[in-house]
Amino acid sequence: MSSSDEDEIPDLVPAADKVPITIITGFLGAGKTTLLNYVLSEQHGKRIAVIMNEFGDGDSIEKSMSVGSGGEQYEEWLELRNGCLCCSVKDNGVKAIENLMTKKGRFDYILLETTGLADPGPIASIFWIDEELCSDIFLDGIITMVDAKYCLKYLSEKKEDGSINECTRQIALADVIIINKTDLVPVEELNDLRNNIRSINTTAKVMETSHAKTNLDDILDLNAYGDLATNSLESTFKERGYNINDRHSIDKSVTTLTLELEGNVDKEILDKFLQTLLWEKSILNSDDKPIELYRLKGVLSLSHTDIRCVVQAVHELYDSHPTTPWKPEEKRINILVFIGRNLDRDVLLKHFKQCLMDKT
Ligand SMILES: Nc1nc2c(ncn2[C@@H]2O[C@H](COP(=O)(O)OP(=O)(O)OP(=O)(O)O)[C@@H](O)[C@H]2O)c(=O)[nH]1
Ligand SMILES: [Zn+2]
Repeated sequence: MSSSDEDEIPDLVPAADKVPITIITGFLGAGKTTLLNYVLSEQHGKRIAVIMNEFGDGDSIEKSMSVGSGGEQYEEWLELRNGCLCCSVKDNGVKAIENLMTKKGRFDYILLETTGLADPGPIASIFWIDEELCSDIFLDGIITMVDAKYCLKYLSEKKEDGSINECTRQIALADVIIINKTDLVPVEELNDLRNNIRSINTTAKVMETSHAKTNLDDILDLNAYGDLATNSLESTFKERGYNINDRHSIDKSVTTLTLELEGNVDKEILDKFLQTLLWEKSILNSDDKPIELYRLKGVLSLSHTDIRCVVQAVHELYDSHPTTPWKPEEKRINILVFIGRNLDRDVLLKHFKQCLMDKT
């Protein structure tokens, strides 16, 4: 990537003084607020600022913020300027974070609850493009909570315009998926739901809870977009295997596809490939439908360097950065994981192969 390109895309690698933020998304009533209250009441030694979304979408001009520290809590209201351009462009939650940052030093972690109907993609994307915001905070991960009782129903809902329903999108984007309200469903239903979720997103960590009681180590400090992502990505792939095509799914159209190639990748050709895929959206599958991507993750061996490169994309935004060195005896395996719709293995593999330096 040229240096001018690098100027345009803010770095996602967290610096020591940045505050991590975790986005909590999930369908209406799934248990997001219950999770936040649970986190606030737990002893975790962190001062966590929690931005709740109690009043639904859009027009609320205040957000409640609670900071929990060692079991103690205090709450305040963050005033959101109403009607200004940035509010209509940005999510209110992001505005709340900006206001929150004026109180920097009083907390060391932020949890943001999004509205149940929101597509978390645009909100997550803000942390990639808003340089001012990025200098203070970094996106640690996206948690999606699902309601064990109603999720299958939400997943199967068809949108009139043929687009993917919100529940599926939220699952596609997640780094962690919490299946909540397990107390309300029999074990067979839970198994069915788990399989469906897995068929959409193979790479996310899936947990099951009742009343959102979870181990905080599983949801905070994931660094899902940063340096550590390399190890967790690779071990995730190894643990879960690649072949998900045989699994049953309600909405077959959104799936995870993993490609693996040995060799060294030419970064310029790869950038072009990803731009065509993510920005121009002009790569078609064998049915002539455009391949739609919600999420991309990858570990790459680039030519001319012995340092691994991690690629991440949320919707149209993508970023790559060097991580850890390849060991001399290690096979240089490039992995790309696509989560989206109309994915076509042969087409994507053909493009991916063209990125290899030493094609045979
Ligand atoms: N039975 C049962 N009820 C739960 C569980 N978790 C949460 N609830 C209840 O479900 C309801 C909705 O929970 P919330 O935490 O408000 O859900 P939310 O996702 O924040 O809801 P919205 O903000 O409206 O989208 C509340 O009445 C909770 O007490 C659970 O594991 N089991
Ligand atoms: Zn809520």
